[in-house]
Amino acid sequence: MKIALIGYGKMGKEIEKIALSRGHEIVSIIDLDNQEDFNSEAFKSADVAIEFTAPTVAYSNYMKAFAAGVKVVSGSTGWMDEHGDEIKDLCDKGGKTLFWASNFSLGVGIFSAVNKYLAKIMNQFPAYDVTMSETHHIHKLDAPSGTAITLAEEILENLDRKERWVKEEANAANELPIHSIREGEVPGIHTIRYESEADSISITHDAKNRKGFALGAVLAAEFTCNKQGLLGMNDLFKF
Ligand SMILES: NC(=O)C1=CN([C@@H]2O[C@H](COP(=O)(O)OP(=O)(O)OC[C@H]3O[C@@H](n4cnc5c(N)ncnc54)[C@H](OP(=O)(O)O)[C@@H]3O)[C@@H](O)[C@H]2O)C=CC1
Ligand SMILES: O=C(O)C1=N[C@H](C(=O)O)C[C@H](O)C1
Repeated sequence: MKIALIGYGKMGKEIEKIALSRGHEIVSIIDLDNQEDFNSEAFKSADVAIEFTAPTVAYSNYMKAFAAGVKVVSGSTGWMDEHGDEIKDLCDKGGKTLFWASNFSLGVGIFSAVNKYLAKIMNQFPAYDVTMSETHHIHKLDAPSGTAITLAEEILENLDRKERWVKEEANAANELPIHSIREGEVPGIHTIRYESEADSISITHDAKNRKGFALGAVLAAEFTCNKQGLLGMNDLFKF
């Protein structure tokens, strides 16, 4: 498969290694300083572009790739609030293709299935209150992390007594607080904690490095090259 990379930072470089090891060809690498390459024949020849950049530029990168007729797999976080509806429309009605996931690792896929199950069980146990924390490296631009928001949305869908997530401190019983910590070079830790007066139950996903994210993104690209529409991890893995 011919792959273009948009964003050649920590994730772009990790994805390049995994894509090459799986026999793919990298036909174009677009970073901040060669934006004109979106118009190149090399970029247009890609079966899929894999985009990992930043919250403020992800959406415009999708538009440039779509204009070049290239499908996109993206893990960039922090853009959904502003452009989520528009992207959904473009994919559902406009024939464009975006595979997006807040977290591409298989481990987080498994963690998310456990999260939903645990939230459902907790409907029977009102003595437990739930909180979430996420820890990432100091370079991260968005908070809470995209993964934390996805996990929180899963809790809201499955635990009847919670209605919205909030940053840091809950002010009402129906709020789920997400605490964000930025330290060192941590690749990503997410913890969900249920606490009663008697005890606590915690589940944690702790990424040891970025390999899991990168492998998931390449698997998603392999999946996406002959698909159309707005795709996500639920399309790739059935848990
Ligand atoms: N879904 C998932 O599984 C994961 C998602 N992420 C998300 O992916 C994103 C990138 O993460 P990461 O690789 O660690 O970040 P980095 O900062 O290491 O890399 C981002 C790269 O994008 C470049 N860039 C900035 N603007 C543009 C642009 N307009 N066009 C093309 N390239 C651009 C940056 O260039 P320069 O350095 O010159 O600014 C940099 O090389 C973040 O939003 C992060 O949250 C990260 C890991 C996993
Ligand atoms: O910025 C990161 O590094 C990460 N971002 C994603 C997120 O916001 O959830 C995924 C992973 O946790 C690493």
